[in-house]
Amino acid sequence: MTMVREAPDLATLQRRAAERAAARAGGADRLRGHIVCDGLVRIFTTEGVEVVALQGLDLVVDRGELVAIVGASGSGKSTVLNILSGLDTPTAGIARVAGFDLLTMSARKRLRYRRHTVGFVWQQTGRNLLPYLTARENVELPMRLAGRGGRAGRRRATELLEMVGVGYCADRRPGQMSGGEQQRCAVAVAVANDPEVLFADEPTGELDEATAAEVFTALRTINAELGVTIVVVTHDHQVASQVRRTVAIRDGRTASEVHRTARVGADGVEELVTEEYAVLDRAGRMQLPAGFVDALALRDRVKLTLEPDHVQVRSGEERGTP
Ligand SMILES: Nc1ncnc2c1ncn2[C@@H]1O[C@H](COP(=O)(O)OP(=O)(O)OP(=O)(O)O)[C@@H](O)[C@H]1O
Repeated sequence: MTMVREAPDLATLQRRAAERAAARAGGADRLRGHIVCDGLVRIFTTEGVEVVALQGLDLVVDRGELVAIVGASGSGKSTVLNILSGLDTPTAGIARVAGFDLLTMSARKRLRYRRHTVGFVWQQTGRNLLPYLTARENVELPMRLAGRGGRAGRRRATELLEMVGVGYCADRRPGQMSGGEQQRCAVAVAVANDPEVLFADEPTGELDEATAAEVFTALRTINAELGVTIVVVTHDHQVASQVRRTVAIRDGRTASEVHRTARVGADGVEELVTEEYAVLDRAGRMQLPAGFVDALALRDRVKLTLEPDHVQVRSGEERGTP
């Protein structure tokens, strides 16, 4: 029988994640900047042609946060993820995760980083789980490889599968589980060795909306219960309804962020408010959302006016002059 647990609301989960992360970090004052990208550049050269996949990407993710990075095909999502997961090296800039400098770390440190500091969930379920092992054995495997198997490993595997809502699949092989169940099991495998950071690359890419929501519930629960920092990369803008912070990248740069915060309305009822922010880099550059540009038919030049508490952006076209 499938047990359906009432999921706590986003604000409660976020608070719990921050508390657990603070406990892991040794105090709330050490929370900032678990993942830091500053002016990150990645240039690929193929047959003499240079492709600038990342052109000065800035991103800060705090310890214990659950953040989604969204972007269209070709925007640079996979490039960022490959760099953050230690598979690729950036051309320039700063990339730091959990105190590891991803530009300068040695091959040995890189191996340690990939084995112990970060966990992964990939889009293709087949890449996450071994088909001939049961769900529990799949979760136990990384612990056994790290010398932490035995009864304690088995107990932890069972607990993790329950945490992500697939305790009832413990004795099934991947072929006997649905795509969503496999991905939730993959989340349990990824955190088996208690990584500080979990990266998920399009973890719901092959799933329908309802099943995708279950995978996000699993990610939020893991984030809240274990205090793991989680970064999910996806092309699906609907993800903004599943997490509290969504970072949009466009043309290899951080373009905007959507924050969802809980507020208590005048009627005393808590509601979720969504706000979109443009990201300003150190040089003062930002991208206007495409919808704003279209709505006012802005192009080429815009007129900026500094007001006491805001900046106005107007069409630079001269109007009303003969
Ligand atoms: N190894 C490579 N060699 C040359 N160009 C590359 C390489 N990897 C990526 N690129 C280019 O860099 C840009 C960003 O690619 P990236 O794969 O990061 O985008 P993406 O947002 O993940 O896209 P998708 O959602 O389609 O996977 C693209 O223009 C791509 O063609």
